[in-house]
Amino acid sequence: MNQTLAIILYIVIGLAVVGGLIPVFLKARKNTQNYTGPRDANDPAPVDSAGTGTLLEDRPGAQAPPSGMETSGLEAQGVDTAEPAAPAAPALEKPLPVEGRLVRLRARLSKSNNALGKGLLALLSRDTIDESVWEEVEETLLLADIGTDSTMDLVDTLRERVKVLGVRSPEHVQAMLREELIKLVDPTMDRSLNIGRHDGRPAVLMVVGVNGVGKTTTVGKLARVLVAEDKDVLLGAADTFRAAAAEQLATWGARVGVPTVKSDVDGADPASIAFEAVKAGIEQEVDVVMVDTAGRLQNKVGLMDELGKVKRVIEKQATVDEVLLVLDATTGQNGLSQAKVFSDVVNITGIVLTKLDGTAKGGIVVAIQKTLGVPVKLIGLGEGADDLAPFDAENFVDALLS
Ligand SMILES: Nc1nc2c(ncn2[C@@H]2O[C@H](COP(=O)(O)OP(=O)(O)OP(=O)(O)O)[C@@H](O)[C@H]2O)c(=O)[nH]1
Repeated sequence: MNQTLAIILYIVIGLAVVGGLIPVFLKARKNTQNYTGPRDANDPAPVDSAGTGTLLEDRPGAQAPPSGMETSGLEAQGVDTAEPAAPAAPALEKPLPVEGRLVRLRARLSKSNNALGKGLLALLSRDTIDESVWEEVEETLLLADIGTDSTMDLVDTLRERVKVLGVRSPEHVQAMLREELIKLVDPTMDRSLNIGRHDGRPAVLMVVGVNGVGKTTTVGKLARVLVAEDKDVLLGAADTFRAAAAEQLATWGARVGVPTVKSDVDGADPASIAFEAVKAGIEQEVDVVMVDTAGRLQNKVGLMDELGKVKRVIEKQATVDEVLLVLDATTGQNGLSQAKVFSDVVNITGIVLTKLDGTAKGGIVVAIQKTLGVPVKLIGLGEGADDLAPFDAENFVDALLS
């Protein structure tokens, strides 16, 4: 009898355990099967039906909150909802003048690209330049990521000029190298940023690129560049992928008195935020609206489509005047394949080459421009707030050779 009871008890417990596991199993299957969005299954999903959450505008200045506290928000329409009792704003920073920045940052460029500039100079100043020296010249250029074609062309030209030059003084070699490198970097390209208001609307600038290349940092630094040039700027935090990106951007803006339109939820619809930012920029009659976008790998089709959508949605209200592709100089030639895919989706108007302070691959400037036909317009030379400089061919080469 007791034995029968025990068997019945085991069966009941067994059924209860199996019954409890079935819903868990079904739920797990549902999560993996029902994923249809453009994002990865483990990427944050949009939160509400509009996918936007509450749009806020961080408006620094008199109402700026103390750091670490929730910011007082404006509705995206520009209505100031700040508490009257908000503490006094921290003093705004004064960005360094843009003029002469590359010259100021020359030491960093020169140090990291020592082999390219001074290495070449040393090689070409040797008493005799035999085949092995030319091989070293070639190797130096290839290591600096100038690219195979440009390296071959440059070596041929230098060989010819060294032959004609006869006796070589260091000054002659330096002048020759400077001239040829400047030609390669191409001083004729238009590197100006289209950041003037037109047709009664602000200029709109989008910043795109893969993860971690320095997009948000670049938007923050560029806001400072524009503030230093007395422009009225508004930022749009359309990077809703990385949890801290919007806050990071708003902090950059707040330091120089620039407002940021952002959402209070992660995974909000980036196109909606970009749209609201441009709308606020038009209403507030600013000069430039800068839209930061989320990092995306160039081989993720859904995410690349999303980027195209962000641009199209902005274009319902204004033209996109600049699309800056941010590339990390330390990734070398890999940046080139990224650039090609991005330029298929959005029309790239300029390159920002970041982290040039930490790489000997300054030659990538040449390779990018040659491959894409798009000028490098800005370079990042450090993590400091003012370590972004407008690119200038002559100053760049001078920094390499100094
Ligand atoms: N040394 C150096 N570091 C830089 C430069 N530009 C950006 N960084 C650093 O690169 C890191 C990534 O920068 P972010 O601006 O967060 O990159 P992101 O592209 O917005 O990143 P995702 O939003 O994740 O795609 C930060 O630690 C920056 O300080 C530069 O010119 N030089």
